Amino acid sequence: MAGGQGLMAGKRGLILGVANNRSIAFGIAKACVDHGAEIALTYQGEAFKKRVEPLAAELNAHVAGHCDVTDPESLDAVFADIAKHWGKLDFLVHAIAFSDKDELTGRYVETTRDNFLRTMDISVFSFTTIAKRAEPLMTDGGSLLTLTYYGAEKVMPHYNVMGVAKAALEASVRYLAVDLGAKKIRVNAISAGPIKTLAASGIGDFRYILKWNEYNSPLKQTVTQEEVGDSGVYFLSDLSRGVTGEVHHVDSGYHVVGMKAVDAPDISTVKD
Ligand SMILES: NC(=O)c1ccc[n+]([C@@H]2O[C@H](COP(=O)([O-])OP(=O)(O)OC[C@H]3O[C@@H](n4cnc5c(N)ncnc54)[C@H](O)[C@@H]3O)[C@@H](O)[C@H]2O)c1
Repeated sequence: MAGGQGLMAGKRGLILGVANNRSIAFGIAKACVDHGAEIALTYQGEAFKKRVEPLAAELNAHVAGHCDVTDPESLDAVFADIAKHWGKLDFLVHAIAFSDKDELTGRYVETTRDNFLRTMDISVFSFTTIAKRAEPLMTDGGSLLTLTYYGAEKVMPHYNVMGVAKAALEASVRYLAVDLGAKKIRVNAISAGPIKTLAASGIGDFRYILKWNEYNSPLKQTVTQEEVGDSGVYFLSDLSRGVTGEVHHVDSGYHVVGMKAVDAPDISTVKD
């Protein structure tokens, strides 16, 4: 639908966090392009460059270069590139998180200071510093979207410090929504159900988590990148122009469930 028609026609957006074609960011990027948006992608280092460039070509996307959120100079370079290429920005997607895999098993109480700070820096502070850089380019208002998970609200096995980071990210959404609201820049998050991606491969027992969600969510399915992408279009387009500071669950309804479904197979080993 690119080139004039569609919910996102005329909008230009920077999408951070595409690692490969399974990335949630790629699902959002594809949906935006299908609805007429022009997009720019970044990659984290040479290893991802090889994967991102063909995906960018597939979506007719501009490649805004290397972006490592722990390196402020790389962020400055990306935003300078966007300023030069487009002069303005209508939307931005932040789909970035990291924690040491070894600390996503065992007890949260064992989290090291180093990994706590690194996890918070990459998964939380990055959204704030990116919002600050996007603000001057969003001269006609804009929409910022980040990705979170239910582990921010409830304790999930193997989510540990990442759950604490996502809780801080969700609080950041609310504070940023107030700071940027006067400029008609909206800030929201999608809380996605579990999806098999590169980042998810660092989470222990991920196949079990997927099955549990499939059996126990109201829709009796896990969500796909496409489903998250379509909800992303709502937040990044004018359809949601009255919405900011929101954390919206795209998880087949799993967050409303309090206990295993009566008809769900018992995949635990407990007998009593
Ligand atoms: N997969 C899931 O089950 C799930 C569920 C809910 C939320 N999320 C969130 O969705 C977002 C995207 O993750 P994904 O599952 O698509 O995995 P992914 O591995 O495809 O994407 C993670 C991205 O983070 C980027 N990244 C990590 N450290 C970075 C750094 N220092 N600088 C720049 N980029 C960096 C990686 O390059 C990668 O592109 C994350 O915030 C994740 O927590 C994932």
